[in-house]
Amino acid sequence: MSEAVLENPDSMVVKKPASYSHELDLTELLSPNKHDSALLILNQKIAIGKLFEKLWANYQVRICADGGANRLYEYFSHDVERSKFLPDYIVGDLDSVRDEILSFYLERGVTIIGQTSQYSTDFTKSLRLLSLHFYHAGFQQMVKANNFQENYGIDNCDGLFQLYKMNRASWNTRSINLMVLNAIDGRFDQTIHSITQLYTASKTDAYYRLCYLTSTDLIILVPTGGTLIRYDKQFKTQCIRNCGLLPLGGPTVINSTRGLKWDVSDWHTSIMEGKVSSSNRFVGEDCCYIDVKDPVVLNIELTLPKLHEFI
Ligand SMILES: Nc1ncnc2c1ncn2[C@@H]1O[C@H](COP(=O)(O)OP(=O)(O)OP(=O)(O)O)[C@@H](O)[C@H]1O
Ligand SMILES: Cc1ncc(C[n+]2csc(CCO)c2C)c(N)n1
Repeated sequence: MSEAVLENPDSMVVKKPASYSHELDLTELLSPNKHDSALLILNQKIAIGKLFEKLWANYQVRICADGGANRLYEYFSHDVERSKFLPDYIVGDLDSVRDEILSFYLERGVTIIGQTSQYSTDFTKSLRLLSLHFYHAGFQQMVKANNFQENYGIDNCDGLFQLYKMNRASWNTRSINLMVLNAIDGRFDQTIHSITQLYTASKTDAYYRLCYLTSTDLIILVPTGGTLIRYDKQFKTQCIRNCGLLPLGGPTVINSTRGLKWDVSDWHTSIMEGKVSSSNRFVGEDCCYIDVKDPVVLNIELTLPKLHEFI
């Protein structure tokens, strides 16, 4: 087959393919209704306004990576409000979270786990902790039981990683919707690290349905094979704008897409060659199909003020 681009009308019905390897529902990513889900806050200002409080309510476990706890605290003006939004965990080397903020959350029973290792980021430490929380039988119990022990009996350098490494082979995993705030923008090395996390987690912790929300975009990894992305018709017209299919893991081939304004087939894509599908759009009424040879990053521009009505 030779490579082709097809320009579609602004709206079209996309027939679901007879079979596909993966399925994603955009509204479910944003409102998993607490079931097997987590919200992770990284260390940048929470810049999504009141939507934050709605999101908070939609996730089962909430966790702050180190200085992310400052940002949660600073989002509110009064302790009465802060006390209603207590995270389940704060984790990291704890060099960024302010002492008085740490005390505030400590006094209110938040589990605070120190991990001083300088060989992984607080973002990665958070992912390890969430894996242990969801899959390691006895982890939650151990934290409760060891409440008065130094660091809950967890080695304070890299105990979480050790526990994760030792036990993960035996885990019986199920999918976890994991929404991360503040992974993108700000420091460029951290932003790129967040991109590497999308790729590495898809290999080592494939149970995460990992997505990043910024003040402009929802960002996910489209895995190898065919992926059906579903969404509500109204959600599409009101909230979704541009999108990009970004080969950030290296040159690859987009085998085919259906439901984009510019659908492609057998399309080679490469940053080095300046060939990337940016400023594309979803035109499928309620779904879009993307089949890629290797995982690519998909950003979906969202009109945040409208999101309130759908999640
Ligand atoms: N300026 C920034 N821009 C983007 N992301 C950031 C920025 N600062 C922190 N992060 C994210 O928030 C997480 C927690 O950051 P924090 O500043 O508390 O820790 P740190 O010790 O400085 O960072 P690291 O994770 O590298 O140890 C980081 O792991 C990273 O994912
Ligand atoms: C090759 C290499 N580059 C950078 C770091 C530094 N580093 C990576 S993650 C991290 C944690 C920060 O809290 C730090 C300091 C390293 N260890 N190895």
